[in-house]
Amino acid sequence: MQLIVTAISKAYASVQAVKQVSFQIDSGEIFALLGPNGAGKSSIIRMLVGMTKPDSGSIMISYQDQQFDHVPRRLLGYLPEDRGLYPDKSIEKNLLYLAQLHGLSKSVALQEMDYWLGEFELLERRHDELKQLSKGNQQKVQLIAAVLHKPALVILDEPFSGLDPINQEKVVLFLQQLKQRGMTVILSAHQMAMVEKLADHMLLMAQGQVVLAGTLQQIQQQGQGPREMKVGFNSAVSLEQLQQLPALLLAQPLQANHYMLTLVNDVGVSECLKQLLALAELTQVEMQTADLHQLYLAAMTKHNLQVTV
Ligand SMILES: Nc1ncnc2c1ncn2[C@@H]1O[C@H](COP(=O)(O)OP(=O)(O)OP(=O)(O)O)[C@@H](O)[C@H]1O
Repeated sequence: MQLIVTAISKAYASVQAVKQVSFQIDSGEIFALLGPNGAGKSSIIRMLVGMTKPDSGSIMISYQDQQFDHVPRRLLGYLPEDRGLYPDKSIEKNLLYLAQLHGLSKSVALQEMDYWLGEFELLERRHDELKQLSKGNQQKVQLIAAVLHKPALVILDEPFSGLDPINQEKVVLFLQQLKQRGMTVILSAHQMAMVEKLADHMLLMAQGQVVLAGTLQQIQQQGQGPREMKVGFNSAVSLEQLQQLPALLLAQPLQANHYMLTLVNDVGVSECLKQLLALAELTQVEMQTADLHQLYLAAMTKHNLQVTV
């Protein structure tokens, strides 16, 4: 399964939800769509699954020598933004019904269902009605419903929403298992720490446009994250001396004569080192890489956008 999306745009009345967005997803990848509320993530997902069509641009999906302009139902496992199962029916009835709609035999459906219910610690609750479950447990059933029929492509709109940290980690393991089984996964999410652990490639969007794209490493290179540096001096240097350096935004003391420094944007590392060496000899210089959460915040600030993580 390969997806090639080229310059797609989508408008709803006066709102330009998606503007000229392009990306490629290769087979077996985990691909993350990131961005604040209203960035256009769900709009892209709706075009990929064929619920709407792009106004312009193209979507090309290739699977076993066949090509499609959206993901065919039989190949798709989908967790939509508006979740939809039957609240008055039991977990088991909901899941078996969906699996059989997808053409799975009852024995395979039961086997898959038992496996995933076990993974999410819901086996004993299989006969409970969905409405009796907590929001988090309902979310887990929704996730199982999306993958029971072993689709080639799984699209999950905010799979971590409503889950506590332990269950978020369970979803990370769940997604890693899907990847191990050879499925391609697209997810939208606001939980950068989870995405960082999982995504092979990511697309950070804002106001319908791509802001950053690539692997975490590529994004770290492109992104204007806070640039931090851990330094040590061979003799006493005071916090006041450091605070007077034009290259530094912030200095925080660590152990004796060691500091964590944040560089002013646009000041190069060599310029900063020059200013530090004017104070004393350096015994340690360690650049700190920004994590995805920091890169996200920095990208949104740079684009003057509202931050909603
Ligand atoms: N059916 C619709 N009719 C009108 N406007 C819409 C419709 N669907 C989305 N929009 C608008 O398009 C823009 C993008 O919305 P979209 O739901 O794709 O964002 P999102 O990134 O998925 O946000 P969230 O993180 O809140 O789910 C928003 O301004 C939204 O209000």
